[in-house]
Amino acid sequence: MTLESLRNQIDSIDDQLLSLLNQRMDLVRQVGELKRSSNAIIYRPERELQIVDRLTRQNNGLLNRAAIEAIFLEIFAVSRNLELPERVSFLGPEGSFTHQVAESRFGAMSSYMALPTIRSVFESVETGRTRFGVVPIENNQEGVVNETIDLLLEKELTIAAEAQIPVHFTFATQSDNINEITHIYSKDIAFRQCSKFLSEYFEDTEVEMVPVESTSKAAKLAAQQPNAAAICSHIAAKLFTVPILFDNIEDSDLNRTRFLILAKDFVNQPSGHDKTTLIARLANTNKPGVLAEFLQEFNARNINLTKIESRPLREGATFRYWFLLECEGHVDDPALKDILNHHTAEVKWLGSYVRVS
Ligand SMILES: C=C(O[C@@H]1C=C(C(=O)O)C=C[C@H]1O)C(=O)O
Repeated sequence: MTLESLRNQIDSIDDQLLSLLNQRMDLVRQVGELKRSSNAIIYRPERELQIVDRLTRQNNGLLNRAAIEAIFLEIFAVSRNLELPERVSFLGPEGSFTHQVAESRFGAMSSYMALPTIRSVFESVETGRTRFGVVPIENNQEGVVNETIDLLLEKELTIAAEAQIPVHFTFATQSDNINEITHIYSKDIAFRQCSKFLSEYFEDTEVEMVPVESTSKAAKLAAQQPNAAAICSHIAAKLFTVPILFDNIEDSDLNRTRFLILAKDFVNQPSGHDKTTLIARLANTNKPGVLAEFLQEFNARNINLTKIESRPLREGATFRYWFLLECEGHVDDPALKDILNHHTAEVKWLGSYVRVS
């Protein structure tokens, strides 16, 4: 087969794809009109997951799940944006892992706002300046992001979806010779997570490790200083055009960070594969058994609790706590509803959303 004939076939498939995509957009537009007439929510992560699941199951070509997901998440995001451009804030700066997650969910056509703090992301959604906000909630090696957990209690927002990404770090520098490097910039947590690499290459050297606020800032500094390097994300190295000397330098390739997509008054339909986040402020936790009895209610109904986190209530000088709980299931499941009905004053529902595994 000649190059020309292969390219002709590709052109003809692209023509068909374009026509099919336009037909699809027209149907999505009609769904959008129906939703608007009933004041329903446009973004339906559970329906998007079902589509990706169905296509992955029936797929027998070269594409794998990650590829199907990447292509279709972009198609969904473009469809939604034709209806109503989405404004999305995320914990910046640009090039952060949170930015990477936001783009993977909301695609190239959404409008993004990088904000300097987790609080400012919550506030942008709260005030309606953005429809969605993306913040990290936990890393599987380091634990939870307390600021996010505390703001979930403080603010009246809901969780529309969760997302996870593997955390890969790159070593980026303008220098051609690793022996000429005098400074390495990164975030403190990234230094910790790349400790094996750092001791292998820099243990008995004078190289200074300089902690900065973000790995993007590290990439920016490494772009400006010829003898500096940054430990940063791939996207940050690209954004500031710093050549990558080593890729995937993290100690554990199982390092993953989980993110929440926040919105106001967001309610998902059950998908059959959901997770629910709750806040419990139990009365009388100083009495023996109060927490145990509450948790037993989940066990008795065969609900799998997947997370419990205690945070200080900050009531004067006491040592008292509230709890962030996560369990499998949707708030519409009768068993879960039952627990919530028993504890209306003590338990607040934050969201039921597709469980990413
Ligand atoms: C079209 C819909 O709305 C949105 C767009 C989707 C799509 O492009 O298939 C899927 C779910 C929603 O986020 C729908 O709910 O079916």
